Amino acid sequence: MTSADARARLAAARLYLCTDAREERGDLEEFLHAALRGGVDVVQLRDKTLDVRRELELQEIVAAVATEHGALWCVNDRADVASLVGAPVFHTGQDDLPVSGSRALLGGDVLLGRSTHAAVEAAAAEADPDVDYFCVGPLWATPTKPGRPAVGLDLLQEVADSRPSTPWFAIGGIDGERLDEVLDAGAERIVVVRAVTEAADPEAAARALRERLPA
Ligand SMILES: Cc1ncc(COP(=O)(O)OP(=O)(O)O)c(N)n1
Ligand SMILES: Cc1ncsc1CCOP(=O)(O)O
Ligand SMILES: [Mg+2]
Repeated sequence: MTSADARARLAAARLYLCTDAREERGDLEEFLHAALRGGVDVVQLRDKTLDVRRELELQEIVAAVATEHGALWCVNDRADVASLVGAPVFHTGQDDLPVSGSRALLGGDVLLGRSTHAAVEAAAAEADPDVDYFCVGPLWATPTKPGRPAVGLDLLQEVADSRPSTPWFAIGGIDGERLDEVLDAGAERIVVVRAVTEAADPEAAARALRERLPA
């Protein structure tokens, strides 16, 4: 995929999935196929329990499945892994590598994502030419991001009202029941974990969310 293709896919992306490695179930590959059939546009393996060697192995699976479905895939936190596996997207948070450092390490073609939790952080992400997308959240407190307080829908509304030109995603506690509130506050793109990873039917869960997101 060229970087122009990746950028176009990111602009069109609506549903972004972060998943753990599902080591206990041993079904990562099958799960990824199901989620991507359901319409996930971007997938990220986010599993803090993985050592770097295991992550390298699993990223090859993520890459192969995402590529088969024409989806983007993202490496979280580890720039060395992103570089070695040739990830098209790399994500960092406020406590991780700075964006400038990620760009210096990974070059100009990799799309860089950033987490934000405050208006000032969202504004900084929007102003930074090296940030290709940013996330706003967690909207609601969530067990998948312990220690990070909820930012609430007011921040989402504030960011949406600022009409960022950089693609941005709402994250944190989003599920089918809360989706209308998120859309009403002005988000057009969402990131989910449990809404798909904990679903009995991940394909159906992804599809149900994707169908309600804007075209
Ligand atoms: C797409 C996406 N959004 C947000 C995050 C969270 O990043 P960060 O704040 O660095 O937290 P950790 O994932 O490192 O726990 C993300 N990974 N992906
Ligand atoms: C990685 C991350 N960053 C902010 S919230 C979050 C996890 C969101 O998980 P869920 O969709 O299950 O609430
Ligand atoms: Mg991080």
